[in-house]
Amino acid sequence: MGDLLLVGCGKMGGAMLEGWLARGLSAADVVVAEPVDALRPRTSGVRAVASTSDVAKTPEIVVLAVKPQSMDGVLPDLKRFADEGAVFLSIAAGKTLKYFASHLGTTAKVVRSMPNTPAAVRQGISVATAAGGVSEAEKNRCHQLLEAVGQVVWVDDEALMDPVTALSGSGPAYVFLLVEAMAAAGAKLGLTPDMAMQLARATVAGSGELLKQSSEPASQLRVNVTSPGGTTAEALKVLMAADGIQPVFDKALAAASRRSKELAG
Ligand SMILES: NC(=O)C1=CN([C@@H]2O[C@H](COP(=O)(O)OP(=O)(O)OC[C@H]3O[C@@H](n4cnc5c(N)ncnc54)[C@H](OP(=O)(O)O)[C@@H]3O)[C@@H](O)[C@H]2O)C=CC1
Ligand SMILES: O=C(O)[C@@H]1CCC=N1
Repeated sequence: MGDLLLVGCGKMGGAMLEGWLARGLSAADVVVAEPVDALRPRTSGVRAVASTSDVAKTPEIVVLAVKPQSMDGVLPDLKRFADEGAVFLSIAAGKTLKYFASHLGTTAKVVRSMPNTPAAVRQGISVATAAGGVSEAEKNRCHQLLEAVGQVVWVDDEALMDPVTALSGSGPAYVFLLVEAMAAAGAKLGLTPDMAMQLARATVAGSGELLKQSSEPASQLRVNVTSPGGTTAEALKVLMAADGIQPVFDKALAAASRRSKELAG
């Protein structure tokens, strides 16, 4: 895949690094720049430095995995790599191709993507969009990096990255909250908290695997659980009411998408 500089090895950058190494990317081809000592990889054979200023050689690909709020501080030192033709793969929420052009130069080769944390177990999904000057071969290299940790979808319309971020980027958090809420509700009905959490966790994980393996749509998998006149139907009357979960999700995703737009500047 060529040599790579990973800037930021936190939750998402670290998850992707694990996936790349598991997929066979040679540790010798990766440099990680990460200021937090505890997050710098130690055992994988990857070279790790505290700051990008410690990196002299221009990498083929620079993966930008710092918080959007840190990006302004990171890019000035990386412009020298853009000037030398490196391809930048950003995973930052909100940060637009226009933003990168203004910091790295209008000829900088930038791919903007949005992965998610199931990348840590190579079950992620990423959406990506490329700036005009990125060649098919360069897009392909970015595709390989994203595909190493899950599915990849390309879009031409960059505006879609805000709703994408709200849905799949942030989405794992909604699912984990669902587990917490189901467990809390089970505990209120008399289960011990441990048992309620065990049941909620296994139910969501098993449902996810069923969704993955089945060719049936989610709506049919739901119907398959819902015996006529039974228990599920009673719960779904509540969840699918006009004031059930749909308006809550509508509001939640709109808020996340709005925040993604705000992070652009
Ligand atoms: N977490 C998620 O589910 C997802 C996150 N993303 C995106 O990924 C990016 C990273 O998010 P996440 O992993 O959660 O954040 P983290 O804070 O866990 O990781 C970012 C890391 O980058 C470090 N950092 C800050 N400045 C620099 C620098 N100059 N050079 C190198 N490293 C630096 C941070 O250190 P310090 O803490 O000291 O600032 C931190 O350890 C964000 O832009 C986010 O939008 C995208 C999809 C999903
Ligand atoms: O919460 C965030 O801003 C990042 C982007 C998507 C998931 N986590």
